[in-house]
Amino acid sequence: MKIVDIVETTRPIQSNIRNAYIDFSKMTLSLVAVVTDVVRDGKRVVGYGFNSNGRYGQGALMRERFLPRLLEADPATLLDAERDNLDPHKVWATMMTNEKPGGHGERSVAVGTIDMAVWDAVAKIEGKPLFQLLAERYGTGTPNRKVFVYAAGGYYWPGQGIEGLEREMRSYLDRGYSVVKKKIGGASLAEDCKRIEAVLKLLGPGQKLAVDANGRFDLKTAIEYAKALSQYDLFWYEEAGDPLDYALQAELANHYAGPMATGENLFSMQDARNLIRYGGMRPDRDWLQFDCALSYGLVEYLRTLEMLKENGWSPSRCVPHGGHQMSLAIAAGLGLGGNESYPDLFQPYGGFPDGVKVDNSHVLLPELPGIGFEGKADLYAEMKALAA
Ligand SMILES: O=C([O-])CC(=O)C(=O)O
Ligand SMILES: [Mg+2]
Repeated sequence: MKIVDIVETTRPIQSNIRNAYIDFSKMTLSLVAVVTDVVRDGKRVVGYGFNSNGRYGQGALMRERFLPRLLEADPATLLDAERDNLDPHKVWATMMTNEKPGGHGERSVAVGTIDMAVWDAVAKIEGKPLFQLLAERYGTGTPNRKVFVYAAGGYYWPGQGIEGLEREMRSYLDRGYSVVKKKIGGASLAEDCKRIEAVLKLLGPGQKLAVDANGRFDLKTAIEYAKALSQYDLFWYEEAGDPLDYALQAELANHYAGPMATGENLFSMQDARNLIRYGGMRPDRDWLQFDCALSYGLVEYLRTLEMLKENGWSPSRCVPHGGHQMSLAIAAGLGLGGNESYPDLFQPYGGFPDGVKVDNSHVLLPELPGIGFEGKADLYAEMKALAA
């Protein structure tokens, strides 16, 4: 068995939104297909992957370095020694040949996207859902198909106003979410507090709001916000300062007793480990948002989970960024605390297989081979057009 081709296309996922740091007017992602010579149910097995929003498509890096390394490797060196299948760890090591340590970012997205497609292919070759395969190989043996999801939105839209924000948040609640997220730091503190209070008024018992500053604040501003936010009972206060400013994050813990969240812009096990070592994050209440699609894929994420375990953190404190089905599968297979979801953004890439309903902020994953992309018609149409 072997990989016969890998193709990439860069696709727009732009919209008219902004967070405290960027707008999404030129946002793209890479969509990748890993084509194998394996046939299942009369069809060639093709694995698919894409990166989540925020870091743009990485076709240039893939074409220059990562795809040639895989396609030029002796196919036997990519095989699983114990199973008739590809070995994602060997594929990963081949992609990372002659790559120096450190400086994680961009290449971590290229590798993470290809890694997603490889795991999709591996689970399809094994004829089972990826969450089942992960539970058997790395977890308790039994997946939990019921996964917590929250609705991420509440961006700054031109002309949206408070009514528009309320309409948006109410529509998430109406669709079964009980945790919703909105942006902060893209307006004044006073204006942000008005927006927060407008959303809090919509919430019923058991429903919560999370806020996300997208790394915008210096320490002084992060603390000013922490003081103001402390009056609300928020689900979390996310990414207050620069993702690599561990001292800021650690100091913030002295000013904010409620849950904090961060990690979506840490792209390696080593960076995640520095957050755990130096960032003052509290395993009894805080949340970790590392996103495998941006950070060297699941092969690296398994290392991150191992590191967390060594440091006394449960995988249930992880709720990845990105809103993709790969993290849903990891959550179900390995006991993460849940996954992000963007009900109205970045389509057709985000979301769930067709027919999956959100109920009290949980979804039940269907038993589809691989990651489950074939269950989402609009997404699978894009994938099939790339390679089938
Ligand atoms: O706005 C973004 O860049 C996405 C983000 O932070 C999130 O989903 O938490
Ligand atoms: Mg965020």
